[in-house]
Amino acid sequence: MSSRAPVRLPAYTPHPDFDHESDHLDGTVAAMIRQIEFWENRDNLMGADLETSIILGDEAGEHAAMLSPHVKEPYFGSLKVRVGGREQTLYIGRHGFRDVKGPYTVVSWDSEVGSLFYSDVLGWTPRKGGTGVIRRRRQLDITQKQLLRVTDLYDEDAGGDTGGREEVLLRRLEEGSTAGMRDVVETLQPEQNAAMRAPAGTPVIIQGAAGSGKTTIGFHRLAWLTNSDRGVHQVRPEASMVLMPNKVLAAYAGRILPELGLSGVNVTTPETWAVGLLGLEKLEVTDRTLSLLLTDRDNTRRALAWRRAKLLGDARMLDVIRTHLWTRFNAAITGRGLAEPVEVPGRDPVTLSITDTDLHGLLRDVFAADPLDGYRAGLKRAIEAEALHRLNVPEDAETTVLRQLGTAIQALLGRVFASTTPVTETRRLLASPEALAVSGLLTEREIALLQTDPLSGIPTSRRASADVIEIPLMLTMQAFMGGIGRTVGRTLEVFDHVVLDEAQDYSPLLYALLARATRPGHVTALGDLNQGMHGYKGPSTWEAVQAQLPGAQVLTLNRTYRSTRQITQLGARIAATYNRAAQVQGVDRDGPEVQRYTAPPAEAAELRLLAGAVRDARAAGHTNIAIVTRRGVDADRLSAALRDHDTDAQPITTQEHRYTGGLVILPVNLAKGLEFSAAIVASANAETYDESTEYERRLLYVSASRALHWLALVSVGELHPLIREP
Ligand SMILES: Nc1ncnc2c1ncn2[C@@H]1O[C@H](COP(=O)(O)OP(=O)(O)OP(=O)(O)O)[C@@H](O)[C@H]1O
Repeated sequence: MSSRAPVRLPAYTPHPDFDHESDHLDGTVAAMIRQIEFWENRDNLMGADLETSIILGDEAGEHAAMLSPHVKEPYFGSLKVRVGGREQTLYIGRHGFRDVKGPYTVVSWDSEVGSLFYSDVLGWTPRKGGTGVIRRRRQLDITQKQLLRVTDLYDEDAGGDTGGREEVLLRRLEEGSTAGMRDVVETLQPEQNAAMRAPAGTPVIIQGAAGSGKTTIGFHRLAWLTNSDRGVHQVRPEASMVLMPNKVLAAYAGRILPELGLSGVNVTTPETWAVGLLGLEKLEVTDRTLSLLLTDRDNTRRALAWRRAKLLGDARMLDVIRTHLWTRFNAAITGRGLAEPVEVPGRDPVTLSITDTDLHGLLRDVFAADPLDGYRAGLKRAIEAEALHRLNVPEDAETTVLRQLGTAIQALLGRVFASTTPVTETRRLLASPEALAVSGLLTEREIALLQTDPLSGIPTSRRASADVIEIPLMLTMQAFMGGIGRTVGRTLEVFDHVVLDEAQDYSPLLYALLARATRPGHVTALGDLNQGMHGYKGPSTWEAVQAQLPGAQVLTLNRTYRSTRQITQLGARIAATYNRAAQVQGVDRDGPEVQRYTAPPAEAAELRLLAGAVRDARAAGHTNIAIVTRRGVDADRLSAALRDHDTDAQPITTQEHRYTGGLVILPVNLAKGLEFSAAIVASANAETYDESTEYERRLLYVSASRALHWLALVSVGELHPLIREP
């Protein structure tokens, strides 16, 4: 935490330029309406012929639809700049608008020039050459076409930095939470702006403390990448994917997309994406390593489970699997060939013969080319090309000939790839020391480690299941055999861009796969190595990720924005027990003291405390309130019991539930990433969050860091030692 005194918001006195700015706003609104009316009037859009007129009309309709939502708040800031001796004021908004007939142009926030509004630089080189100087940055609060406030962030004439940026930020952070993640286009901070605009086409790892805006910035970067100014690196939203740790958070975060003008982005979870790719939507994904780490007291077994899980996610497994498949497919080819009668139109029938030696050669070429859609599709194409070449088939007869060969080729491929599904093949490989040794990449000790089963004491699911630590291997099998990427009709393409949230929970192997499934340089990873809950799945350092994303930059966000000083300080006390990183700096925002509710054990004691805390949170003016429990079953039980105490808290206990605001009760694993105006930590004691287990302290931290403004800690008996009154 910073030691600065909290910023007190000064009483607002209208800015001397208020009237002038108000007139400019009226002018801009009028110009936009004029332009929209022009676009909507088809008579204005006569092309040389009917077709051109229709196209022009459609395009104009689209422009009008895109601009219309912005008329109410055409811009939020301005820049006074001097370029080559000429002074000019540029207005910055969410959507660019060119006023062809007057001075009311608006520059889009995600353009090159828009960046100058957010950064602290005072000079730049305009595209047309020369030098540009920033004379003033100004924030303009506008609602419903009305100017509310003018705040200068920087003013050369007034001596430079005015402190206005912090003032505007604090005002924004004072607002209540909403049912979805919000955009921060109007108050993006300089370090966030720099991270968001890291050169397009460069993979970026954004490391930031809890509440530093990582997730928010990841979505803004995606929006920024969709701007046509990004040239060859422009991203199509519908060709992009965002992976979030659970579906509740995915739905919550996805609400930011329309605000950022993005539609069609696939926001999903790694499990959903993986089982979809494997074609096994019904597969249950378990995490037995986590169960073992939480329940088993045998340190040797815990260490073994940890090391084994880490090894399964090691990037070397990519080549271990590739070599295994190479051996396996070559063995399957031996003794098989193709001998098929073919009639090329206009010629005598012949027999096409492709021997197993030929097939070995073709397979070698396929492995060398390493096609995105996998070796099966690659080998099919290679056999077809070879057949056409050998028979010297003219282009117009290719389809006829390939149709004749279709069944035989399919049968051959069936035999070569038979009984190799990603799930069975992964398990077959892991069970075979010989197969694991073929690549020469794993040491004997590592192979022996893979033969152990430290999880044998943990029950397996009765349904068909796969464990999270096996999933990257299964996806690798899938990637090599059937391909990996974005399905477009019947073909596979690479994603334009992939954003990963909670990036510290993805194994290096998964990064290697995502890099394969995405355009080079188009992965944005957002995470915090200090918040890792699942170290056995994730990378130990960001270097391990950089090794899989060539050229990746690690950018660090140092400030946290979410909570008041009182809440951030409490969180810091918990995190200090496991987090050796330098202390992060919070925005110094003052709020009420953290509330503590305790009572001696008695029937319904906790329910009474919780109901009282909810009443107090409401009395303090909050409507979006969460009660956070340790487990899903606690949330279900308390939700039902609280009804007898006039407290109706909606449970969010499965991934299918959605957060729509109001009072909710949810377990900590589903609360991660969400935030609420007020939060109440239930059973905030050492019986519930074991003090000696780091994982439990991390969970307590997550529970205690969900509130923006008001936090209550509730316990029957004593509170957890880490959060008691200091
Ligand atoms: N520049 C900003 N202006 C206003 N609010 C901001 C800004 N940056 C971040 N915030 C707010 O801070 C909060 C935290 O942001 P976000 O959830 O993106 O952080 P995070 O780093 O992903 O957190 P966590 O690691 O806990 O998931 C949100 O309420 C967000 O709106």
